[in-house]
Amino acid sequence: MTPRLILGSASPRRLQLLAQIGITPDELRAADIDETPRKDEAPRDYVRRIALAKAAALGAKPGEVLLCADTTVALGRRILGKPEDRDEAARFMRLMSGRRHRVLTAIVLHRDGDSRARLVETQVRMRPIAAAELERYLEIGDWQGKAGAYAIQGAAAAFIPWIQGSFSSVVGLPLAETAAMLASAGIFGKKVQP
Ligand SMILES: Cc1cn([C@H]2C[C@H](O)[C@@H](COP(=O)(O)OP(=O)(O)OP(=O)(O)O)O2)c(=O)[nH]c1=O
Repeated sequence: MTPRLILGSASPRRLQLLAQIGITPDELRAADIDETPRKDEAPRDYVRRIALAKAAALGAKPGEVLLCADTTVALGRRILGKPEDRDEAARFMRLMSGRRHRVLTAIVLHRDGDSRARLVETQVRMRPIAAAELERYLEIGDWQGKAGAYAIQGAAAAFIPWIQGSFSSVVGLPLAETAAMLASAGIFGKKVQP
């Protein structure tokens, strides 16, 4: 029997990304966990720990497969999470302006008390952003609820001439890796009609 797929996320983007590969979760559950980084925690360790914590907080019942993810922006060893307010969003954008950063997404598949995690890293370059452009960008409000204060699928695309890695991972769920993990658990996308 095909297991029930639970998407452990409140992010509308993760649901849309799954739909893009023909997968509709049977149920949505959202984990409310403390996402504060530990002192001196490396970004890769952080994103993996948070995705695992989301899965542990929700848990999966027998016959269920639970998918959780976490996305964060890493500037060197610095973690840029979701900004608290507009001022913090401005600070993050100024830090990334004219530089490369990494976007890390950890995905976790939890089943029968066992968790498997995978980490996907994508490099993103932002061109230098002028002060007036930044003001206009902050007005749009796209920064809210987004790691690093931007959405590559939104207005910030105007600042991003280059990425290396997985676009869907930057948006919140690396689709090739997610599809492979789900397939190993017996969950496949719908057949595309010819
Ligand atoms: C960098 C970047 C992040 N994001 C989003 C993806 C995630 O929703 C969010 C990072 O926060 P997350 O903590 O990964 O996810 P979430 O709180 O939105 O949802 P949940 O924990 O319930 O799964 O930033 C974009 O949409 N586009 C981008 O380009």
